[in-house]
Amino acid sequence: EGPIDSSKKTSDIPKEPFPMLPQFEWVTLDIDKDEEMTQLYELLYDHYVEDHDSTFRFAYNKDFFNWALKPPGWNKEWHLGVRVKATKRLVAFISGVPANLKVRDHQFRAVEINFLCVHKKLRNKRLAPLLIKEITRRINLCDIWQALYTSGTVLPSPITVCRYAHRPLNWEKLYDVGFSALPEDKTKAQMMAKFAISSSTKTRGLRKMRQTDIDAVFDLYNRFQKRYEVSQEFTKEELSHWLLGDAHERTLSDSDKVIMCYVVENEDGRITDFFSFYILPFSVLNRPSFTNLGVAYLYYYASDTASEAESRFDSEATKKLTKRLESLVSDALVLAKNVGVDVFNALTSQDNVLFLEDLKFGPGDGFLNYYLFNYKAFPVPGGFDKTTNTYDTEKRSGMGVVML
Ligand SMILES: Cc1c(C(=O)c2nccn2C)oc2cccc(OCCCNCc3cccnc3)c12
Repeated sequence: EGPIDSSKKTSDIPKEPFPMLPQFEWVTLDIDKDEEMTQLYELLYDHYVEDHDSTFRFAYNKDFFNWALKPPGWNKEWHLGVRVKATKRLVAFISGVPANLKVRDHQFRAVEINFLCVHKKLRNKRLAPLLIKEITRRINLCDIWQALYTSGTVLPSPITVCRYAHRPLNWEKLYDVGFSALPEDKTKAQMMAKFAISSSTKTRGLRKMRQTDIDAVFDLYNRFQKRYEVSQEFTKEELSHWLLGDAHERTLSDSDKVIMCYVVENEDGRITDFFSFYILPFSVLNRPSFTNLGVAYLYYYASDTASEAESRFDSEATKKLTKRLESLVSDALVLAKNVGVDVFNALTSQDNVLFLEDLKFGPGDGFLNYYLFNYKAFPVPGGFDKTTNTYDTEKRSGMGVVML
């Protein structure tokens, strides 16, 4: 395991931008400028990933991009766009944010590549490979040689494959927009009853995370992440950004928040657990009655019930962790529903398969492939067994990184 090509130095990297097709030009977006932020989310709103039958499209907004694209150490050179020379219209984008990755016992600086988008009318003009080459050049100039990215499509050699899982919170709306189907032998009332959610949380000591909790949460996160073969190392400042958002995010009311993080404080005042989820709605296409679908995604969590790596396969510790995660994620469902979320998404990564079934997450038809660029690593379990297509509660997943 290790870097595939470790011979290059920054002095070998061309100083000039990668050649671009004549009618287009490279642009470094400045998302601190309102009009450029607007061009970015309009591009993705109209041209980013849709589900396979084009019922939904990601409805990003400014707050989400300020959170996702401006973590500590962000570099505006890595917010790379393509404009039409004649009209200055933004027609493509790709982004990178800094990440310290740990793959088994190797640690290295990398970037996380996300939000690759090409205008629908410019597909198969080979723009995506040019975007990847140019952002790679800009990142290499900063002496960073590895990258992590995900894709719904299968490309050469993923390090792991995880399966989508969905927990309906508002089954009737999911049925109305065509996301959930009514099984033959069930009535709508029965489905709504099956997915009914209580209005109050049940974990004793549960409360919103505060900035003053960061030291305890940082230690808890670092101990818990040791159990995964692939994990992301954060500084306290980075963890604070990813769990509490930036300064602006903290001023928002719950129903406008992008990221929500809760801790469990026990009677001695110690933080024993935390969990977080981010909110990224879908726009519902061709259904005038509904415009948006509220979607939450399980993000990072940790528990001191099984924080050491060796406890991962200890059945007693796993039983305790399962019980604890069921209680925590069950409360996450309540909190998400209370801020208008219609479906709660999770992957089979982390230790999620311990609770997906009991908390009534149904397996989705999507798969998320994780890829490492310029790093050879042995595959990591993705939390489900491809042959039987069932959750793998024995091996679970070695993937501890959550990509937005
Ligand atoms: C996307 C997504 C969806 C849906 O598409 C969806 N949910 C409700 C309705 N729909 C159509 O469901 C998920 C479940 C777990 C993790 C997920 O995504 C994890 C994060 C993926 N981010 C990168 C990305 C984006 C789009 C396609 N591939 C990868 C998803």
